[in-house]
Amino acid sequence: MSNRSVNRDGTDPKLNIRFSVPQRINVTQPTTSSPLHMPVSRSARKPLVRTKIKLDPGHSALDWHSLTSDPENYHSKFISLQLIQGLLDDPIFQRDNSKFPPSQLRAQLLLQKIPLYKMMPPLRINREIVNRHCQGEDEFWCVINGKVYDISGYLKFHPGGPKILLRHRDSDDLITLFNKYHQWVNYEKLLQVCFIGLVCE
Ligand code: HEM
Repeated sequence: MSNRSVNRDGTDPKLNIRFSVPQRINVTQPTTSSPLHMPVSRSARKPLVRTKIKLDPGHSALDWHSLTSDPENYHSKFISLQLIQGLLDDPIFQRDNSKFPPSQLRAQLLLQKIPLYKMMPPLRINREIVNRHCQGEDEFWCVINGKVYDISGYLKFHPGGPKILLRHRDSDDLITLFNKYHQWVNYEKLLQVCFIGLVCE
C-alpha cells in the first residue's frame, strides 16, 4: 500500500494543480437610467405615516358641516357679536378700515348682523390684532394665504387634531404647513364661517 499523500480532493500534490479561488463578484445595481432598472412600485416606497387622531364625539366632518350650514349658529358658535364689537372699537381696526363709514359698519355688522364673510370688500385686519387674538385654544386667530380666520371653533373638528394647530399658532401664515399636509383640502369652503377679513400690516 502506497504512503503517497494526496490532496483532500484526491489529486496528487506533486502535480501542482491549482484551482482558482472563486472570486467575489461585485454586482452593481443598474442605475435608474439603465434599461435594466426595475421601477420601484408605489407600495414599495416608504409609506406616509398617517396618525389617526381620535376626535371627541360630535366632532366629525359631518357634524362640522351641519353646524356651519345653519345660519342661526353663526353668532352663537363662530363669530360672536362681542368679537365684532371689540373690532369696531379698536383704533387700529378703525384706521385700517377708514374707507367704511363707522356708523354704516356698525349698522351692517351689529344691527343687520351681516356675517363677516359676506362683507364686500372684506374687512382689513392688522397683523397686530391677529397676534393679540392668537393666545391658545379659546382664542385662535390665524392667517391662511393672507386671510384671517378665527378657528377657535374649528380646532376640535380638525381631523389632524387641535394640538398640531396650536403648536404652530405663531406662524405668520399657515399656508406652507397647510399645503404640506393636505393641499387638496378646500379650507376656504370649510372655514367660511370663521373668516374675519384680509390681513394687512
Ligand atoms: C386651519 C386650516 C386647516 C384645515 C381646514 C384643515 C383641514 C384638515 C382636513 C379636512 C384633514 C383631513 C384630510 C384628509 O383626511 O384627507 C386634515 C388632516 C390633517 N391636518 Fe389639517 N387642516 C388645517 C390646517 C392644518 C395645519 C396648519 C396643519 C399642520 C400644522 C395640519 C395638519 C394636519 C394633519 C397632520 C392631518 C392628518 C393628516 C393625515 O391623516 O395624514 N392641518 N386637516
